[in-house]
Amino acid sequence: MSTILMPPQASTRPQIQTASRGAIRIEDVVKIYDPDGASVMAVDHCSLDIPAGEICMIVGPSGCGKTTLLNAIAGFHSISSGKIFLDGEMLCGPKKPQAEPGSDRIVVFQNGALFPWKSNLENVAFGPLMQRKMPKKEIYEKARSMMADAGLSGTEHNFPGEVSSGLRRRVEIVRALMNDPKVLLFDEPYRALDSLTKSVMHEALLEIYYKNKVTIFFITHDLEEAIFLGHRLVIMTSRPCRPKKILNVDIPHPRDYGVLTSLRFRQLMEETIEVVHEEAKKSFAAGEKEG
Ligand SMILES: Nc1ncnc2c1ncn2[C@@H]1O[C@H](COP(=O)(O)OP(=O)(O)OP(=O)(O)O)[C@@H](O)[C@H]1O
Repeated sequence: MSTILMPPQASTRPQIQTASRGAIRIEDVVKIYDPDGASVMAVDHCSLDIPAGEICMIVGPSGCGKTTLLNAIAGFHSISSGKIFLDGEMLCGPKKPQAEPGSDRIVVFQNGALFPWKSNLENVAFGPLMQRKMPKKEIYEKARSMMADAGLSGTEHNFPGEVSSGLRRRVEIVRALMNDPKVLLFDEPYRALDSLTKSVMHEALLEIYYKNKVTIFFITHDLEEAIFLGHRLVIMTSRPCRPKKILNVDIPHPRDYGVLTSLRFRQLMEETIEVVHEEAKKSFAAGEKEG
C-alpha cells in the first residue's frame, strides 16, 4: 500500500519569494460529479496548504481530478464537501459550495485568450479599463511598466498575431498580473509545445514570477517541467485525487536551464518518477482516458 506523506514543516521548505498574500488552504475537499446519477468521485478528502508566493506544481495521472481542484479554487464549479480558503477567508465550504470567481484568482489561458483585434497594450490594459477602478492614464502607465518588466518593450502596439508565441504568452501572463491577483492558476499551459519552446516559456514564466510575488498553482504531466519550475511538487493519486507525495524541490531560485543537468535535479526526478508511474499504471488499469 502506498504511503501518504504529509506536507513538510515550514522550516524544511525551500526559500520562496516573500509574499504576504495568496496562501491557499484546501481542507478535506471532496468533489463528486452527478451525485444522484453516475456519481463520479473526482477529489477524495484532499488537503493541501500552499504558502503565499509558492510555485506549487500539481502532477498526477490523466483524469485523476487535478482540473477539478483548479476549477474549485477558481470558482468555476462547486465542491461536494470540505473547504477552500484564500488568506484565511473561506472561498467555498459548508453553505457556500461554490467560490465566487474573482480577480484575486486568475486562470491564465495560454491559447488564444487574447483579443486578436486589440494591440498587446490594449489587451494588457483591458481588465482594469473595464473595471474603471483606476484613471485611464495610470492604467496605461502600469501596463507599459509591467510589459517592460516582462521583456515586452517595443511590442506594445503590435497585435498578438504579429509577435512570436513566446511573447504572446508573456502578454497573457502580464494581462493576468495587471489585476494584482493573489494566485495564478495554470492548467497544463505548455502541453502541446516542443521541449525547446517549452524551455523558453519556463524561463519567461520564472523571470516574470521573480518580479511579481504571486502564488502559482500549476498543473502538468511533465515531471521535468514540474521540478524545474516548482518550489514543491504535489503528486496526486489516481482518481479520485488527493496528495500521495509532496516533494520539496530544494534547488534554489532563481533557476535557469543549467539546473537540468545537475545531480540534484536527476535525484529529484528519480525520487518522483516511480511514484508517478505507479499512479499512472493504476489509472490506466482503471480505464481512465489518456489526457
Ligand atoms: N462535469 C463533469 N461531469 C462528470 N464527470 C466529470 C466532469 N468533469 C470531469 N469529470 C470526471 O472527473 C474526473 C476528473 O477530471 P479532471 O478533468 O479533474 O481530471 P484531470 O486530472 O485534470 O485530467 P487531465 O490530466 O486528463 O486533464 C474524470 O474522470 C472526468 O471524466
